[in-house]
Amino acid sequence: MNTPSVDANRIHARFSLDYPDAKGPAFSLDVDVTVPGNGITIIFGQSGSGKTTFLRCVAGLEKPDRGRLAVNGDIWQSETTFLPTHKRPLGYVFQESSLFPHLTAKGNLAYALKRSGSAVTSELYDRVMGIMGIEPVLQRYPDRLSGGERQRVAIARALLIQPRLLLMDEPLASLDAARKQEILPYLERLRSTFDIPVLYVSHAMDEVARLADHTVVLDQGRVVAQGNLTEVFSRIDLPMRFGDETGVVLKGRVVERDTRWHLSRVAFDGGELWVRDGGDALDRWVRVRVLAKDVSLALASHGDTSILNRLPVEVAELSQDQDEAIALVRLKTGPAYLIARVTQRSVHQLKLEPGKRLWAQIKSVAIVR
Ligand SMILES: Nc1ncnc2c1ncn2[C@@H]1O[C@H](COP(=O)(O)OP(=O)(O)OP(=O)(O)O)[C@@H](O)[C@H]1O
Repeated sequence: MNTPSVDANRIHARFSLDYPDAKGPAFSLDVDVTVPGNGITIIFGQSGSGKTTFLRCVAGLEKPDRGRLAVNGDIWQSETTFLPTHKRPLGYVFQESSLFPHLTAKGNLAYALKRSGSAVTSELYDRVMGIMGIEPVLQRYPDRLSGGERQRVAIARALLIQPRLLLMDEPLASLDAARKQEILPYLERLRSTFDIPVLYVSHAMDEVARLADHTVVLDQGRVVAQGNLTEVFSRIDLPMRFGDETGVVLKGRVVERDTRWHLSRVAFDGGELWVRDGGDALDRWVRVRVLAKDVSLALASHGDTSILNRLPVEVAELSQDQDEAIALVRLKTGPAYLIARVTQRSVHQLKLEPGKRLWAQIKSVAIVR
């Protein structure tokens, strides 16, 4: 095994672990991951792909047969070292909040602080309470909190112990869509306020589109893709299929607001798109999601349609969708990519092949919220 570099600004994790007695076929995890030591890295994959097992290895809750883990310059595991979980400076947030029912929210926070032995300044305490917005509910017991409030208390508890790494295992999975929308802005604030890297397990595309800075995709215990969000989700060769959710996420800036038609113009590396104005200020960075089912292809640019967004593109790659009548087409626009989902008949009629230049017509684009 090569020695991984111990980079002060990166997380390197390499684990091999076998579960010969897994339910169903034996499961093995064999991963080698290098991700930035800041921002939110989403660990994405289908059920059973090994996401939780990977987090448990990072936390030291599993002892892989072979493993190495370096977090921003500190070795947590190597051939000769294995820091036990309680010695790893990490916070862990689970799908269910795991608060003690007999303690108030405040009591839960105090208990965690006492156990971790970490001294917290009143400034940090107030900052965490403010960012997570939980001051009004501190005196309540967990059964008097909404699911979203419970998770915000659990996240605050993880932050107060001043971890060097935050692990979140589907923290929103037990919430309904409305509660989920309510809590997402808190997670964005966490990212912009605290300089703590987060490894965040999810299989929900909306969460990924909104939160990911970096993405690791697992399939059957192996890493099948890793990289920035835009890059990974523009790939059409991943083993999993996303159906109607197939599509790219582009990061761009609001460069114009047209108040008459309630539209905003967003410039990204590969061009510009008009989107419905959502009140975002000029110059603001936004994420825009373009689904493959909303992209159609034409040989010429037709001005006489209701479609606002047309971009000159070049076919980069083609692949079959799950449905044999349908193809996925990866399209290059400047340094960025789009995906179109078209019929095999259109592939034939338009003579689509790598290198072919044509126009992408985008029926619908939405800023990720
Ligand atoms: N302690 C264990 N002993 C045996 N097998 C296990 C154990 N923990 C997990 N497994 C098996 O390992 C595989 C990966 O499980 P894991 O929970 O890591 O997947 P996941 O991607 O997090 O799935 P989900 O999205 O459903 O939570 C599964 O086949 C599971 O049954």
